Amino acid sequence: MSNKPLKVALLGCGSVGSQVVRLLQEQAADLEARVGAPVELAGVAVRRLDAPREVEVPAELLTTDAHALVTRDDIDVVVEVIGGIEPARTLILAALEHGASVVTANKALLAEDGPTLFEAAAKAERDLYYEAAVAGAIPILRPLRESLAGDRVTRVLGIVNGTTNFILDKMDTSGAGFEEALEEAQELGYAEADPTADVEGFDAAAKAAILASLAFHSRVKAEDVHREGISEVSAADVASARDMDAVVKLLAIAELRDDQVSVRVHPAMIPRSHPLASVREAYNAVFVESEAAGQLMFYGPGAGGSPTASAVLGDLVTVGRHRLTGTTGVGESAYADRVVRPMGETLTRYHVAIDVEDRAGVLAAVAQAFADNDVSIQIVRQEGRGDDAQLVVVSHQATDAQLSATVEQLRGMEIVREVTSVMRVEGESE
Ligand SMILES: NC(=O)C1=CN([C@@H]2O[C@H](COP(=O)(O)OP(=O)(O)OC[C@H]3O[C@@H](n4cnc5c(N)ncnc54)[C@H](OP(=O)(O)O)[C@@H]3O)[C@@H](O)[C@H]2O)C=CC1
Ligand SMILES: N[C@@H](CC=O)C(=O)O
Repeated sequence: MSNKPLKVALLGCGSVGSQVVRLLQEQAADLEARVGAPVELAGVAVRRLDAPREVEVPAELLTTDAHALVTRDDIDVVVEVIGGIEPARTLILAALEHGASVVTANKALLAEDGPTLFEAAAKAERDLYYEAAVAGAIPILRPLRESLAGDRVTRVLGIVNGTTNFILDKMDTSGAGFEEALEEAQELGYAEADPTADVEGFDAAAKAAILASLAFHSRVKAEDVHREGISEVSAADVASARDMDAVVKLLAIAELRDDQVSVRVHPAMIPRSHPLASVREAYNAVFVESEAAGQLMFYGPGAGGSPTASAVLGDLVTVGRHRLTGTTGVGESAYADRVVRPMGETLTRYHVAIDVEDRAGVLAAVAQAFADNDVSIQIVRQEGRGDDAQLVVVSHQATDAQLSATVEQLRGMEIVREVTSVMRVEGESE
């Protein structure tokens, strides 16, 4: 036990930062016992000194000069919860260079420029921890980096964005509109400062890149991830999924096959019987498949100030212990440069809804378009008659290129009035 306090500089006091302050205040005694020294909040950098805060922060701790704070000689650990690329990157690099260890929740920065940060941490012989960057409170990065280090992970599949899961869940269960559900997610502190990051899949793509990097000991960046968001998912898609006893979820999928990595984020229909279908509201869940362990599932609150602060505090305790013993934890492990498989070569399945003319031979013509592209069909059925005639087709597995070529062909057919919905289906067909 040391009497010398562990001095913490906090960058950002918004949804996450305010809850970090609350936990530091409310759990001071427990934290002291776990770290082995008192944990002292030494300064809090914000953009606006007079903004309303969810916690009371002593005025003398607040500053708008984040750089001066992170380069103070007495700071042991910098907790970065500002978000975004700059000034977060410059501040983290300055903190490491100046001798502080760093805890961050900033997935956007890690997925864009992680190697620069890891190299700076290694050079400075300081810790860089980021459990909160993926799936909020769920401990998923440490298990991938440490517990599964002796195994070969082949697949990671999950729901890793709380905001979009909240929106899709509301659309499915209460018939809420997209905008209304998004506003609620923002009020609850789930969404990013710019919610486009959530809705268009950038946030999930950043998390998928981090997961794939750790799972496959590779360097995968956000730009390597095939990304589609949920802005094109309509109430009709959600209803169509419901008709098939399925739900729409934004999935992040990372696979290692033939020593190539493929990483993608897109909405997909999954059967209600699938464990991911019961992941509600802003909860996240991640399945990990590995050669020796088999299937593992991690589940919990994926967004929100308090759950995320829990993960931040966990890292802070670890880093604090290392500071006291003069050690650091595991850094970035040795990595392999692996080829990233293009989305077109990735195997998937499609659910396609097509408004068609209601006449004999239509079904055969549509089936032929699938056959022309060597795509086998699992289900085809007609709904409605006359002007409302619609065919719903669910394919077996084929490459994404074959499936999108099929959709293009359908769009050019005379008997097709409109391809009204195209959605991937997760899981091998029975
Ligand atoms: N919210 C969530 O559920 C989760 C968030 N994260 C990540 O945590 C980080 C923070 O998210 P969140 O708390 O939601 O974000 P908020 O937008 O709620 O808070 C951001 C904070 O950073 C401060 N800030 C912004 N720019 C600067 C700057 N240039 N200098 C100093 N302070 C600045 C803001 O100050 P001011 O208050 O004065 O405007 C604010 O206090 C992000 O990286 C996010 O991706 C990770 C997991 C979950
Ligand atoms: N905006 C993110 C916050 C947590 O990472 C989300 O909704 O998941």
